[in-house]
Amino acid sequence: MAGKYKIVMVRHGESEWNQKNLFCGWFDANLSEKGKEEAQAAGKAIKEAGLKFDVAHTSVLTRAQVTLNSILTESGQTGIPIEKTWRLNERHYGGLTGLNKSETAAKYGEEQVQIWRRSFDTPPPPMEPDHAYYNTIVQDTRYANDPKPEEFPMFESLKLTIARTLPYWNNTIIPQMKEGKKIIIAAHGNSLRGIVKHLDNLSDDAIMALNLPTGIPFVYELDENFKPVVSMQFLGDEETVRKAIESVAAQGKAK
Ligand SMILES: O=C(O)[C@@H](COP(=O)(O)O)OP(=O)(O)O
Repeated sequence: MAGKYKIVMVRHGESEWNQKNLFCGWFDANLSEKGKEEAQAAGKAIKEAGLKFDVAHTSVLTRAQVTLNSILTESGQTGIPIEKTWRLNERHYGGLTGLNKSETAAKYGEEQVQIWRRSFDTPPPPMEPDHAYYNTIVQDTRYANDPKPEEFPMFESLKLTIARTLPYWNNTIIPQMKEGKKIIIAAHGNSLRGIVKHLDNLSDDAIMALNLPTGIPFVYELDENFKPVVSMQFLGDEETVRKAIESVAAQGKAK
């Protein structure tokens, strides 16, 4: 059964910090060369699937925006409006930002890193003012007006990430879909995991097992109540998607 609404989502292509296996969060890493290629391939896949959009949504972080631009260029639809919001940002990785995931696993144990990366409501330690990237993030002019100082996170669990992403889904994305607009969202591993948890009504335990690959778009078809009729249909062959997911999961191994 085809859904009434169709929406495409994509995690950005591999970033330079994904490549170095560093916790990134709100640090504004660029795409790696591989990430740029993934973004182009994502655009080609969207073109081949014949997917057209009226509006695009992305975070205020470069890696998501560059991925989106590349997708729109490759699929010949650069003219559409692009709406940017901090609410689609990656989760804020707090004091872990900039640390190597494998080294952190060697130091604190793989189990602790898995909890920090994937648990629903255990947050990472906060980013303190003496953290190497505190000023870079807090004083970044892209946050001059939004989020409000009282909303500005110093760390986020998935639960906290969902609490600021879901209002954007409900108040901006859904009304646009109701108007008949076809939408693509280019965002991040964890902001998208939050949306997926909500759409598929995944339990707090089930969401722990979900890892999103970089640069492979996926489609949801939704019924009139915005419940999935088709869930997370990747535009890529099964084997490639499986390997990409496994490699994200393995980033927290001590080596
Ligand atoms: O912040 C980061 O390090 C990654 C996700 O990391 P994990 O939760 O998978 O460790 O975010 P993204 O590359 O999607 O922006």
